[in-house]
Amino acid sequence: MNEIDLLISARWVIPVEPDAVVLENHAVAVRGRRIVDILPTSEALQKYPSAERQDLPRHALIPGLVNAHTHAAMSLMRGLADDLPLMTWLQAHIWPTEARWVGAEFVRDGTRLAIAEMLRGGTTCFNDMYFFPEVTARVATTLGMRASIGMIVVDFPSAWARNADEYIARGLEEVLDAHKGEGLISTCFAPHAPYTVSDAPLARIRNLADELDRPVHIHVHETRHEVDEHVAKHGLRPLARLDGLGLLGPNLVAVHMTQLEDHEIALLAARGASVVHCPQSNLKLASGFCPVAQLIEAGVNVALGTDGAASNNDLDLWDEMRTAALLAKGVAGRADAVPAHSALKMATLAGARALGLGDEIGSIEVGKAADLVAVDLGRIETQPVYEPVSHLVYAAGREAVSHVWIAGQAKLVEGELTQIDIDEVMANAAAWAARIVAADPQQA
Ligand SMILES: CSC[C@H]1O[C@@H](n2cnc3c(O)ncnc32)[C@H](O)[C@@H]1O
Ligand SMILES: [Zn+2]
Repeated sequence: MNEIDLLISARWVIPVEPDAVVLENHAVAVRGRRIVDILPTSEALQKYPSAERQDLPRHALIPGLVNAHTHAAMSLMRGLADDLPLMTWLQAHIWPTEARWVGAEFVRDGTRLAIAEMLRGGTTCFNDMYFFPEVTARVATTLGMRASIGMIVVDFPSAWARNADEYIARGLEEVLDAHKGEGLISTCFAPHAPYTVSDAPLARIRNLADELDRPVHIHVHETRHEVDEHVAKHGLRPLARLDGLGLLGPNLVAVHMTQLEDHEIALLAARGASVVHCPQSNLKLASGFCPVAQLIEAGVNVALGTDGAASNNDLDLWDEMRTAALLAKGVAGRADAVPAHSALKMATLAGARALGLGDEIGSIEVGKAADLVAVDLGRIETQPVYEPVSHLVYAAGREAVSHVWIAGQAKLVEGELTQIDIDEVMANAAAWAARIVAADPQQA
């Protein structure tokens, strides 16, 4: 059957898998939500003569970017507290602001702003950890954004739950049970960190995650201070404690990992855990350096995340890819550490695999969902083009993203969001900032 819904032809199609392949003048055929064919454009025009077409003559077509660690609603706290180390930032600024302001409306408006920013920049899936996750899931569903929604757990009370048992119960009911279908929402467990979640809830999460085969998304080894305090309190490093609790396995999605000893890298590889590297957040909070090249060489799946816009201060995976590639060279002392294709893979397929979505998204392959992004390489800053993947990582930026599709649906066309009233989203963000500043003028 040669009926398709859309034929996207591009100057370059970069499938990401198999590694390093660049298909020149190829087309991707989409039927419903899925990619059904990838072939030379000349053949595609004969095979699908009456298909609706999107011709991208100067563009690279890549898989949608996967942001493997976000706190989407924190976009409303962008620029609220800068130039501070992690614990001062959290304890003196972010947690008090969250305690006062975070509710369902805050999460709704912050998540809308975050999704608008992410879609505009070619991110088609995000892995979120934040209060009121059912609201995040609802906003993502309404806007047609793919998301992995974290069932958060912390030992301290919030407007969402009073204690760890209540966090787990609400997560199971309002996130897991509510999103078991075939839609764009997947779910994971999201205990905040080894220093905010005690053994009993972590052990329960391990059992539930094993039983339900869900990822466990957690901040780990973010700073040296975290590791030192943990050793003083528990007599062992955080990763060793997680291992003792049975959490160190293929479902673990360990975010940050700036403090790693060689034996810990080998352990992560042996257990099949994933790491999410957040280079810009780690640099801005002066948290440390994740040994990305060593991890990848050991066989660990390393994905990329921005963290929240309050610590980054954007949700731009292009910036993150370039920073990851450059920083890895500095950390490893080798210019061939994390070459361009590896950085692109971290931002796509590795993210998908970390979230348990490796069979569904992350590469342009027949049978996968049509989560696709077109990048205009015909702009001044990407001339001339010797090697498109090099430009994607080292020269292009999110402004070059022209088209975005999620599950075959157009979300961005010629740089314009199709489904989001951006004036309304920005007015709501400004209103929240005005409220927060009026209550505490020192925030201004
Ligand atoms: C329980 S909801 C998530 C929780 O995490 C906080 N947070 C945001 N960024 C970071 C980070 O880099 N390290 C640790 N915790 C972070 C956020 O403010 C929420 O309270
Ligand atoms: Zn985080």
